Amino acid sequence: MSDTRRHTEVAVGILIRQDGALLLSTRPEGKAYAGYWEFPGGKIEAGETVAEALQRELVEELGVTIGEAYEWKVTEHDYPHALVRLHWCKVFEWCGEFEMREGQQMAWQTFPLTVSPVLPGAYPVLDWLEAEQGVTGA
Ligand SMILES: Nc1nc2c([nH]c(=O)n2[C@H]2C[C@H](O)[C@@H](COP(=O)(O)OP(=O)(O)OP(=O)(O)O)O2)c(=O)[nH]1
Repeated sequence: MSDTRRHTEVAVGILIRQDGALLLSTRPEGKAYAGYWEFPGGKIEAGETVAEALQRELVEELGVTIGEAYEWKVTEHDYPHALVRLHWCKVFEWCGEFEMREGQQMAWQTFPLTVSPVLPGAYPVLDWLEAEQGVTGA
């Protein structure tokens, strides 16, 4: 076989505020692509559903408890460090105060984004979100 790498399954949250702004945060020091902007989330652990993993990650990273996670898209990206399968969920409700528990920065963003660089694995989803906003006028 030419590529025996397994996919790393990742749950990613698109937190959408009432005004349509999306939450992005930076990747902490010590991780691949440290300092790049991304949607919050992380690897799904054995036995977890996508929603469970996302709920756990957002408490760990941001200190917020999310309501329902609506699974929206699945994408893949082949990085030098990992072949990832990204399970993208839209989230409209959460509670708690945002606390950057891993020393990240956060920003609520609308299009065009004012932060960069963004993780390449998020590009397709940003394009879809931007197209949707164009349609809804959000
Ligand atoms: N959270 C997140 N990960 C993304 C996005 N786009 C993208 O390609 N990824 C990739 C980068 C990483 O290879 C992978 C997420 O893994 P991670 O290392 O951040 O996950 P984790 O927080 O569970 O990390 P760890 O410390 O437990 O190893 O998904 C995105 O927008 N958000």
